[in-house]
Amino acid sequence: MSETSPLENMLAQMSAARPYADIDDGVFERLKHPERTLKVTLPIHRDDGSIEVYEGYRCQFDSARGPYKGGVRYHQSVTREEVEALAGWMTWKTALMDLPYGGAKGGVVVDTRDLSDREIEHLTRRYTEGIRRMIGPAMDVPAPDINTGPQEMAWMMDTYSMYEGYVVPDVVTGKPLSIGGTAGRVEATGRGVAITADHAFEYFERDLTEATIAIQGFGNVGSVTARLLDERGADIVAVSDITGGVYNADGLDTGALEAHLESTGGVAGFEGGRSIDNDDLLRLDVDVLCPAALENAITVDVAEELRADLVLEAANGPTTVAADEVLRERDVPVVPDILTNAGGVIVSYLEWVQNSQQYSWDLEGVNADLERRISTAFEETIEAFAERETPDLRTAAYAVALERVGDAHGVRGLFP
Ligand SMILES: NC(=O)C1=CN([C@@H]2O[C@H](COP(=O)(O)OP(=O)(O)OC[C@H]3O[C@@H](n4cnc5c(N)ncnc54)[C@H](O)[C@@H]3O)[C@@H](O)[C@H]2O)C=CC1
Ligand SMILES: O=C(O)CCC(=O)C(=O)O
Repeated sequence: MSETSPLENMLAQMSAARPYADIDDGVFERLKHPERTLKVTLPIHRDDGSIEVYEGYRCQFDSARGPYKGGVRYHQSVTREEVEALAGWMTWKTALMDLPYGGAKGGVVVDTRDLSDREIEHLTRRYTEGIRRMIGPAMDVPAPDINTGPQEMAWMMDTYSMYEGYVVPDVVTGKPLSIGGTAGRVEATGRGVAITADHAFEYFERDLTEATIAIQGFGNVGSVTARLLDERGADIVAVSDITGGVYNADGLDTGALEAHLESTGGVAGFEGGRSIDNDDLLRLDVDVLCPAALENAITVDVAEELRADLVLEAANGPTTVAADEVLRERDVPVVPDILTNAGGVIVSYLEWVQNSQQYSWDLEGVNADLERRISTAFEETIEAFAERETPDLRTAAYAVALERVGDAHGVRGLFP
């Protein structure tokens, strides 16, 4: 069966929630279209002196509730449509978290494994120059996503500041602490996934300390999620990344696995478990399957065969629309991405607020704020699910988000 693209999935998820949301038809129609997408051409000098040209995008999906917000992804599979889908998901995520933001996303079509650190720096600075007319603290605030992190954010902040002529820390979030980053941002997305797991287990009356968990993707989000769920007493029985996967029925030692990743660059070859391929990981008999890599990991084929009792979406868009339907029919609940992985943008918001006040908060304060916001959104999603009788949690989360964005459009009105 042919599967839908991330953009088709995002639009279908919106349409599924339409009957459950009080939103004007015209506004809903408007929200199906991103406000703008810029394509940029990025020539850089390779280390051997040759010139290579890359392509990048920044999509600003909607800004009715505040400045556009969303990460920047470096990956060989980036497309304009994918970036637009991801920018849409950011719009619904910031609204569900009730943050004063809209949604955006950026991406560069590149396999960073082919580039040296110097080449990545040049690409990042070129990309920042390319999109600098559309970003800014009050306009659009980028952040990390796949294959980008604090170092790339530092280069983006530096490049933007050079053009402005003064230091502008709040043009990006996810920066290193020494230049205005916040305590807790590196761990924030995984922490949010773990807090969401706490709530989901309580809601479904299950015991997280007894749970077995398989995680696809062991980067920023997957590795922190694994460590924090391990700390809660769950057994992380399998993880995978681009290099391969490892499985241990008694639970992997997540600390040793992180050390292995640090020294070898991947999870493959970890001696605390046997190797497992990515496809098998998705079909393991576990309590929780946690996709934390790319979109469209859970297709119809996977949904028909997976044996997890719960899907916890740490990645953006990991489940296709048709797979969602199969999981619904099979009574496998899915805790949706726009709720589960919102910890990152919540703490990005806190970083942006600290930068604008030139004041910094301690880790305890940041984590408490993160927990309060994501817990409120979980309760609101459950409430919408129960009261509006939506078919699943994703539709409930979208209904809440759509109404908030729709309301902002309604009160602002259309430019005549
Ligand atoms: N970094 C953040 O703060 C946030 C990230 N996300 C989402 O979480 C997901 C992961 O992002 P990060 O951890 O930041 O990226 P990352 O670049 O740190 O890690 C990505 C991981 O996925 C693995 N991976 C890639 N393709 C794979 C495949 N086919 N099978 C198995 N593993 C594969 C990589 O090897 C790596 O371990 C993405 O969907 C991203 O959009 C969502 C919210 C915030
Ligand atoms: O931290 C942010 O602003 C956005 C993170 C992101 O790209 C995401 O939530 O998908």
